[in-house]
Amino acid sequence: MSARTAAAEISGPEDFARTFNVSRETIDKLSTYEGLLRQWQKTINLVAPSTLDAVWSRHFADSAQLLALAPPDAKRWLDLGSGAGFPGLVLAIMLANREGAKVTLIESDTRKAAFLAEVGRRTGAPVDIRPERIEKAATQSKLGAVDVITARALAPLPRLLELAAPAFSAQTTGLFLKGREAETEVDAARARWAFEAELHPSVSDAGGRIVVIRALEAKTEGQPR
Ligand SMILES: C[S@@+](CC[C@H](N)C(=O)[O-])C[C@H]1O[C@@H](n2cnc3c(N)ncnc32)[C@H](O)[C@@H]1O
Repeated sequence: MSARTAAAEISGPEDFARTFNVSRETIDKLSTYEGLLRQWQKTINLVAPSTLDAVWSRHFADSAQLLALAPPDAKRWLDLGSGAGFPGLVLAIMLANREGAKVTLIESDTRKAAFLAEVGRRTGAPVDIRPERIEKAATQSKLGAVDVITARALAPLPRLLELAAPAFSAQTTGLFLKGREAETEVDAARARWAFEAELHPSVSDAGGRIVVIRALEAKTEGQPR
């Protein structure tokens, strides 16, 4: 089964392991993550309660599908507005055995950042958690070069590119989980930004799209829109 299989079939760890071809060790770490999510959700609103019955598809598979769209040797990852860790923390767990891999998670809500730190500690995921505003933390001077920038449910694409741009270099790929309006958002973003874009269907959200962005540059006055 390939990673492009409909995630509606991913109802638990066994389906996830088959779909994404991950080890028992990775499944055990994701199960630890699921347990902590359910425990902490009793006191903090980490995810929409209606999605708790479908954690493996709505959150884990939704996040995991990005790995296949990233450069195969990507090591330095940055996730913006991580919330309860989607997609960044799932990706970090999946990248645990990639030499030198590190996922920086930026989340300004300190309670959510504490949750991310606890999952990171319990799973040994290669994460660097920044409980800060993206505007302050996500720059090349603070983070160094970044291979991949990810985000889900943070902002419409024009605003998302504004937040991501200070960390983008010519080598960076953006992987953004978007809904049905993805194409409209891409068109709107072209007013201010020059970039290459690909849209891929989401495996976990019927009608959802993954927007892949490369070669991001701000347009200057007088450039065609
Ligand atoms: C709608 S939630 C999405 C969380 C997660 N990405 C997901 O899809 O489940 C957006 C998250 O981004 C965080 N956030 C929003 N604006 C931010 C900013 N400027 N800097 C850092 N975090 C921010 C919020 O605290 C929130 O946890």
